[in-house]
Amino acid sequence: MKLFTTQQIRDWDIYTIKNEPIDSIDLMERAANRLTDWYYENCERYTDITFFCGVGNNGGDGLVMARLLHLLHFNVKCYIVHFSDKISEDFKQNLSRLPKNVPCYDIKEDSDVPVINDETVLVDCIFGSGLSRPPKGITQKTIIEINRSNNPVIAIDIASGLYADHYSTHFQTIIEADITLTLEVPKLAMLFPENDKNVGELNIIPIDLSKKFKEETPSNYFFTTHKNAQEIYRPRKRFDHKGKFGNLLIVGGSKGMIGAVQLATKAGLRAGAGKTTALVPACGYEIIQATIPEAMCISDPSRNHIVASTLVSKYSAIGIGPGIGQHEQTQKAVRSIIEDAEKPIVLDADALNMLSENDEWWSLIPENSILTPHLGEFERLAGIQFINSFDRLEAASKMAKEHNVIIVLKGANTAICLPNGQIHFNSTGNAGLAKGGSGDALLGIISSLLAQKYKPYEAAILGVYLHGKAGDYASADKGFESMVASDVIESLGKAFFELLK
Ligand SMILES: NC(=O)C1=CN([C@@H]2O[C@H](COP(=O)(O)OP(=O)(O)OC[C@H]3O[C@@H](n4cnc5c(N)ncnc54)[C@H](O)[C@@H]3O)[C@@H](O)[C@H]2O)[C@H](O)CC1
Ligand SMILES: [K+]
Repeated sequence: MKLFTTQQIRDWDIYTIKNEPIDSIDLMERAANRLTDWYYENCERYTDITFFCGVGNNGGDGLVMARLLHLLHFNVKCYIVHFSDKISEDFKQNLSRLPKNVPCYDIKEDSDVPVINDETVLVDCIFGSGLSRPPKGITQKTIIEINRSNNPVIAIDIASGLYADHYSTHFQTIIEADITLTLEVPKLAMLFPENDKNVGELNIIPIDLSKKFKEETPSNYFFTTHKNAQEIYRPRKRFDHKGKFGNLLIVGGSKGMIGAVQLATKAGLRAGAGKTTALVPACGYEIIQATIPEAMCISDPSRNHIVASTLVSKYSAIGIGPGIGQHEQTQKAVRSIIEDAEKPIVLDADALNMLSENDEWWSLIPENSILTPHLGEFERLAGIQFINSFDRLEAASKMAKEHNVIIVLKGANTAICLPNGQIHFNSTGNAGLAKGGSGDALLGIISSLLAQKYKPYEAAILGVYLHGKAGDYASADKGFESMVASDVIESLGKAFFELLK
């Protein structure tokens, strides 16, 4: 799914009105109908609803919803936050359409801001994508009061006060929503961890804006949906044989960290590689052989850490880094594997930390290789600590372009930065994945897909999607706290299976 800036969304709106064609007031009616349907399907038992409407089109959406929910016999009331004398035409019309028996109060001065102490759902439609500066005066006061109350808050399109396309610093004056119902596509800011408390649970409400505009308007931002993952996925055919699914090598492990390479190897197998081999220090040899009978194992001459490289040309993909440590001799071995590799490889964990300390390695990395740093590893690679996610993402994208590699910036909504400037945000996964071993599983999955001849960008996007999806299955089964990386790997089958649906 392509993501757009607020300016592009405004243009999309105008284009749809002109070309569908549809009147702007009818488009608002359609949007509010979809929002109302969502509320009815998901929150039917919450019968008391208070709308806080601004005087722009976001407020207009709220007035239509209030009317529709009133007709469905919900107990609705509205507050109008008069933040400006410039009132949108569609807002005015919908205010006049609001049934007279819906209580409606004006907020024009500080003393009009209500103290919220009744049990009611609060619907935030003060500002939408039209926000141009931090809220002040009565708007600020209303937002602070909504946040102070412990009532459930649903934000329409975007939490009021949150900038959609750039970093917001006025933290006190942004709605903290429990649920965001965003129209048509997520907005960039919703995908960043610092805005989590403002966004809450994100739901996308399609309102059928022009398909043609979407296809023809360029954007570098994407959100990987189930359908996108299905488009990449290639189901196996009946007569396929193991030779077709590649020969994967996982390089990792050191004394005390054999578990990491074990997880990556298991994940590589579960993600479908035809043959999977682990290269581990001698102390890991028996562990791998005894616990993963399906995998082959090469023992390094050294007992506790890897010191020797191997003949890399016979493997269709190599994943390097899980539990590998940073021993000087290991660094030499890793360098020589990277240097010998002729196809894209996957680098994680200490392999990335070694790269941070050896700038000259960049020129050795095969183009389109995949680097999977978490935020700390990325900051070490970039040599900078970032204050906000926008700057961090921009730096990751720049790094991907500059070095012709794919950077998988791990976190909630993992961002996959491609050398062509595209950034793909993942849509699956949960906080249960924030745990040791999770990254090892991801390295195994991505390398495995690469071994199966998925293109590097496909392996990264699909791998991250499947990892998250498997994590969702694991959490449903074991819970966020209790799920471990082995559960994620066990659940991979279900994640693949779902792609067939
Ligand atoms: N294309 C769609 O997705 C559709 C969106 N709809 C809804 O419309 C809003 C966007 O409406 P818009 O009128 O452009 O913006 P707002 O409602 O956010 O109002 C902004 C209004 O306020 C002024 N302003 C901005 N910041 C401040 C401030 N801090 N203080 C005071 N005033 C401010 C600004 O100049 C504007 O005049 C979108 O989010 C959807 O909810 C349609 O209904 C359906 C199609
Ligand atoms: K809003």
